[in-house]
Amino acid sequence: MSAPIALTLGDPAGIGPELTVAAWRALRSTGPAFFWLGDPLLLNDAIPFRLIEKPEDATEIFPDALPVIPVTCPVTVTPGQPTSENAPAVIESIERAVSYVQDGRAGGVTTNPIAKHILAASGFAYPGHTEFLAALCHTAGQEVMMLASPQLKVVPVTIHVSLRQALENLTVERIIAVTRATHGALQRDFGLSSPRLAIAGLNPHAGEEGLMGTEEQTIIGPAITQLKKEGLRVSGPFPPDTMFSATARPKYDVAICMYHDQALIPLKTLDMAEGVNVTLGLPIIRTSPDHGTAFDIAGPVGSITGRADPSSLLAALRLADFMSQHRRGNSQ
Ligand SMILES: NC(=O)C1=CN([C@@H]2O[C@H](COP(=O)(O)OP(=O)(O)OC[C@H]3O[C@@H](n4cnc5c(N)ncnc54)[C@H](O)[C@@H]3O)[C@@H](O)[C@H]2O)C=CC1
Ligand SMILES: NCC(=O)COP(=O)(O)O
Repeated sequence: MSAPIALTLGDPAGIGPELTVAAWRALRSTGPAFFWLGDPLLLNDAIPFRLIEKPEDATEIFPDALPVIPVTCPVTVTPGQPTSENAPAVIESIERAVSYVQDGRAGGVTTNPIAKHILAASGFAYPGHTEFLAALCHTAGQEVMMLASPQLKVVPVTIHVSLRQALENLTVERIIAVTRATHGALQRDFGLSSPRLAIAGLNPHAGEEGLMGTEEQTIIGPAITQLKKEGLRVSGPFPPDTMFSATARPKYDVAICMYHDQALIPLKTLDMAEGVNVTLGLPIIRTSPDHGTAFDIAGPVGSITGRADPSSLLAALRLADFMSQHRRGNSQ
């Protein structure tokens, strides 16, 4: 039997609590089992939940009740109105989830969405889960963000920085490191023995032979040359406006993109409901829905409005379980 997935609180004023309940309802008879590190005051009597002290108790309880390891919010939660006063609970939930996976008591972490600026206002030093998780795992700098859906996988080489900063951070070394990490993760966790990696250009028409920018010649091209020498199946740089078309996508397994929105816009446009955010380059498994806190549709505490679509969270929980079983299978 696989270890349960640890699902974090996320921003308590967002749709995370409602999605958690919806996910439990959808998965209670099929699995994968998960437990929620959250505040029971965000649930109500209509939702069968059971407080547990340890992750080991989650799997047996799961068909009958949502297993909850309590993490208490310091102040009353008002849906749609996030406050950094609840940041300590949001952070504690993530930290404890990671420690359970590190101890082997949970198979992976799935995170509910957080609002970066709300955490930042509390003094939180990380721009997102991705960087925080890498720090917790002592692998800072090796983290890679991948968004995966049935139609497309994308990896941004630069993540949570301004577009200006992204351009400054774009180096041959960084493209090589991110592509190598992606290649390794697709082999290890996704069962692709020889993944095909398509590298995006940066500029219009991938620079048009230097007429519209030279990064393809000075940065991206040399990275591709080196990766090819190492035996990776890389191709590119491709013009970013056409590489995500229906005819182009079947030609590769993952698109390595130069900045956040170059990667995430096609993914979310094609498949927001099924997209999953996966952090590669960590010793633990972490997945997350591709969407954010959706404060605009968060319903009253304990309510199930049905406005929040749980599909992406379900896909994230299932993928975490798949990866966990795949890793276990590979290590046996
Ligand atoms: N993994 C994470 O923790 C992520 C967190 N965020 C955070 O979320 C906050 C809000 O970001 P936004 O750009 O507004 O993106 P968002 O994804 O929260 O919302 C964008 C739009 O999509 C809708 N939406 C999102 N998820 C939905 C769902 N499951 N069902 C139905 N409708 C849904 C929202 O109602 C909104 O209209 C930001 O502070 C950001 O930092 C954003 C992305 C990922
Ligand atoms: N746009 C994706 C995103 O912001 C997710 O970030 P993270 O919290 O998973 O690092």
